[in-house]
Amino acid sequence: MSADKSQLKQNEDYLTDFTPEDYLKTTSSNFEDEGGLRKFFFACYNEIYKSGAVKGRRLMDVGTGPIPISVVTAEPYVQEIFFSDYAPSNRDYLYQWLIGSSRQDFKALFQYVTKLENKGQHWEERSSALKNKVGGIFPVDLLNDKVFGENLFPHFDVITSSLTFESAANEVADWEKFAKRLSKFQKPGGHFVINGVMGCTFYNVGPIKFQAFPISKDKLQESFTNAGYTIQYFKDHAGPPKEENVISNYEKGFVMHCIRN
Ligand SMILES: C[S@@+](CC[C@H](N)C(=O)[O-])C[C@H]1O[C@@H](n2cnc3c(N)ncnc32)[C@H](O)[C@@H]1O
Repeated sequence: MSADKSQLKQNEDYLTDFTPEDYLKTTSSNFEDEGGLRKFFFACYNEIYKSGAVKGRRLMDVGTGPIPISVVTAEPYVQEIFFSDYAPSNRDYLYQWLIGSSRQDFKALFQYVTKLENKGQHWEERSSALKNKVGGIFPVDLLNDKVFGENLFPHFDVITSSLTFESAANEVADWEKFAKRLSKFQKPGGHFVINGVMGCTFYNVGPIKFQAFPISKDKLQESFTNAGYTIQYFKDHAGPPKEENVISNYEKGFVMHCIRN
């Protein structure tokens, strides 16, 4: 499946056209869906965090979107968690969850993770544990040299990011730029856990197509190495045949853990 590039939404369009409800419907409502992409991400998160390889005091998730999907597995291994997103609609959606306004409880997400971990934890216990660690929800723009604007933070021991670099990037050089910009918020030894898709040019949010920038495995790894990170873990996962995937045209999913030099 391909898409006319001129019709794709991108960059500033996230400020107005990204509808959290549509994204959650088409992308994150079924964790067994998307050609097993989310299932693959969760299996890798589980492997990485359970091994004890990633822990620290403060975690920043970059491009959280409307759902804290990339930090539920990480939560027990850190003490404080910050969310960030470019789209105001997503920040508000996360906030409504955080304050318990009953628009959304992400029950399916917490149930999925606790079942995978198989420790008998109740989903509500896990949800409360995460909420208690959230230190704030901040704007972020990876395309801006000052990614967090005028906000200043102590160093982050862990940075996570899920499906966001490819959404924000306009060219291959952006990946290294984004990694370098974020590296300024970490000390040597800081962890970066990123997951996303390779070879993807678009994804659907309800009826709207958003641009994705396609990256290869070599370029992805080179970007982080050039930005001053050493790769500790890398796994990829082939997507379904493109004609069968109605959500996007990704070739492979990946999960990578790097350490700042
Ligand atoms: C595909 S969604 C991923 C959301 C979530 N992390 C997940 O795994 O489902 C892409 C996210 O990238 C964010 N984004 C788009 N442009 C960005 C930019 N310039 N800087 C930071 N984030 C951006 C969007 O607002 C959106 O939440």
